[in-house]
Amino acid sequence: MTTDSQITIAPVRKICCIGAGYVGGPTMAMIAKQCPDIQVKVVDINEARIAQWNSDTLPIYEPGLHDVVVESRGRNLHFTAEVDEAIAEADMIFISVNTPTKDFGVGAGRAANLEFIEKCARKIAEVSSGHKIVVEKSTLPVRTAEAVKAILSRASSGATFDVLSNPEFLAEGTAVEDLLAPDRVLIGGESEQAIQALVEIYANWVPRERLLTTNLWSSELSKLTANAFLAQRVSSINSISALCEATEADVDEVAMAIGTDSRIGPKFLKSSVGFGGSCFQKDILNLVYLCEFFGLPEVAEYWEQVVKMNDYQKQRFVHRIVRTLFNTVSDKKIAIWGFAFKKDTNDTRESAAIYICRDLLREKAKLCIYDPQVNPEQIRKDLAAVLKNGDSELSQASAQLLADNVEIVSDLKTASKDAHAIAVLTEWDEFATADFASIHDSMKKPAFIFDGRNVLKELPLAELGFEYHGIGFRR
Ligand SMILES: NC(=O)c1ccc[n+]([C@@H]2O[C@H](COP(=O)([O-])OP(=O)(O)OC[C@H]3O[C@@H](n4cnc5c(N)ncnc54)[C@H](O)[C@@H]3O)[C@@H](O)[C@H]2O)c1
Ligand SMILES: O=c1ccn([C@@H]2O[C@H](COP(=O)(O)OP(=O)(O)O[C@H]3O[C@H](CO)[C@@H](O)[C@H](O)[C@H]3O)[C@@H](O)[C@H]2O)c(=O)[nH]1
Repeated sequence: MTTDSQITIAPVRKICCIGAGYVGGPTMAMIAKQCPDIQVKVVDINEARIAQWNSDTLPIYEPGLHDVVVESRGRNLHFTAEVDEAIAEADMIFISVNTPTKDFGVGAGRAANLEFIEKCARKIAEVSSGHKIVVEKSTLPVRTAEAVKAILSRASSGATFDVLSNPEFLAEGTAVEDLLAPDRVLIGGESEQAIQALVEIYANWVPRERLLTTNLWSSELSKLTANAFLAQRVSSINSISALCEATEADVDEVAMAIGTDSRIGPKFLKSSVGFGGSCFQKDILNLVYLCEFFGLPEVAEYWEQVVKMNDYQKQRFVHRIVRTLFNTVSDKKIAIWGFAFKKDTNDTRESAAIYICRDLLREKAKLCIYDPQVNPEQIRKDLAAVLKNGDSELSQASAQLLADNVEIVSDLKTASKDAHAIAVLTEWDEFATADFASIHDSMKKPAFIFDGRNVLKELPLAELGFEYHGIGFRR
C-alpha cells in the first residue's frame, strides 16, 4: 500500500468499473455524463449483459436511465467484456460486483459471499502496473478492505494501490434522481490524496458539503448500518400494522402522526406486504453474521428480528387471504398484480411477491400474474427457485404445480377475469387507474381485493361491490 509521501496522484483520466449491474451501469453512466473529460469503461464477464448495455434495450428498467446512458455512450462511456485491458489502462478501478448471501459452507444463509470481490482483487493485482486507486463500490462487510489490500499488496508486477470505500446509496426505481442529487456521497480511505482524487470526481456535480470522508472501516460499516436502519423502520411500522388490524387503528394515520415528529420523520414508514430487494435482507443478515463473528450475540439477535418481522408480515398477508376466502384457496384463481419488489423497477430479487406466490401455490391456488416490467421468464425462474427450497432440482410435483397453476399475462384485465381475488403486491401507478367496474363484472363473486400496498385504499371499491382488505386497518 502507499502513503501520501510515496506517490503523487495525478487527476483521474480513465476509470474502469468491474460489474455492469444495477449499480455499476447507472453510477458509471452518471460519472460519464458529469465528467466528459474522464473515459469510463464498464466491464463484465457476462457478455450478454454487456451487449444489452450497448443496445437500445438496457438490461435494467430505471426511469431516466436510457437518456443518461445514450448521452455519453460511445463518447466517454463504454461497455465492454475486455476486462483485463480496461483494468490495465485505468487510473481508478471501481469494484461493483454482486455480494450475495452465502448459500454454502461456513456462514451459509447469513455471511456475504465475497468470492466475486476476491476474484476482482486478484485480477487487478495480475494485470496492473504503476499506481491505481481501487474503490469498493459493492456493499461489503466491515474490514473487507483488509483482504483486498492484502491481495493487492502482493501484485507480482510491483504495481501499487490505494483502496477506498465508496458505498452506493441509490435506491432502485429512483437511481437516476438519487445519483444526480445524493443526500451524501461517502468516501472512506487511508490516503488523503486518494480520497481527494475521488472527491474531485464527485465535486463535478455534488455540493462539497455532501461529500463525506471517513476512515475505511466507518465507511464500510455505514452502508450496512444505513440499510439496517431503513429496513428496521419498515419492519417497525409493519409490526404496528398487525396491532392496527386488531384494534381498529389505521396504520397510515399512525405513520402520519408519528412522522410529523421531526425526530422521527415521515420517510420509510409505509406499511406494506414486506420489504424486498436485493439489499435489505442480505445486508442485515450480513450484519447479524458480523455481530456473531465479533462475539456480540445480543446485537445479532436485535437486528435479526427485523428480518423475522418481515417474514411474519408476508405470512400474515397469505393467512389473511386464505382465512377471508372461507379458509380455502385451493383451485381458486387469484390475480397477482405486480411482481417486482417495488414500483419502477424490473428487479424481482427477494420480492415479497415470490414468497406470497409460493405460499399461495402451496395452498393450491391458481395464480394469474401481471407485472408491467418484469419479464415472464424471470417470474417462472423465481418461482421455480423458491419451490426448490434449497434442493438442486425442482421436484416433479413442484414442476407440475408451476405448469398447472401459474399463468403470466400482459394486462390487468386478463389477470383478473374469473378471479376470486386480486392481490396487489407492487405499488405500480397504473393499478390505481384500472377500470374497476369492468374488472368487478368479470370476477367471481364475492370479489375480493387484498391490497398489500394500500394503493387502492382511497378508491370507492366497496361501492362497486368489492370486498376490500388493506394492510393495517379494517373497514
Ligand atoms: N441493486 C442496488 O440497488 C444496490 C444499491 C446499492 C448497493 N448495491 C450493492 O452493489 C453491489 C452490486 O449490486 P448489483 O445490484 O449491481 O449487482 P448485479 O448482480 O446487478 O451486478 C453485478 C455484476 O457483476 C458481474 N461480475 C461478477 N463477478 C465479476 C468479475 N469477476 N468480473 C467482472 N464482472 C463480474 C456480474 O456478472 C454482474 O453483472 C452489491 O454489493 C450490492 O449489495 C446494490
Ligand atoms: O416505507 C417503505 C419503504 C420501502 N418499503 C419497501 O422496502 C423495499 C426496499 O425499498 P427501497 O429502499 O426504496 O429500495 P432499494 O432499491 O432496495 O434501496 C435500498 O437498498 C439499496 C441497496 O443497498 C440502498 O442503496 C438504498 O439506499 C436503500 O433504500 C421495497 O420492497 C419497498 O417496497 C416499504 O415497504 N415501505
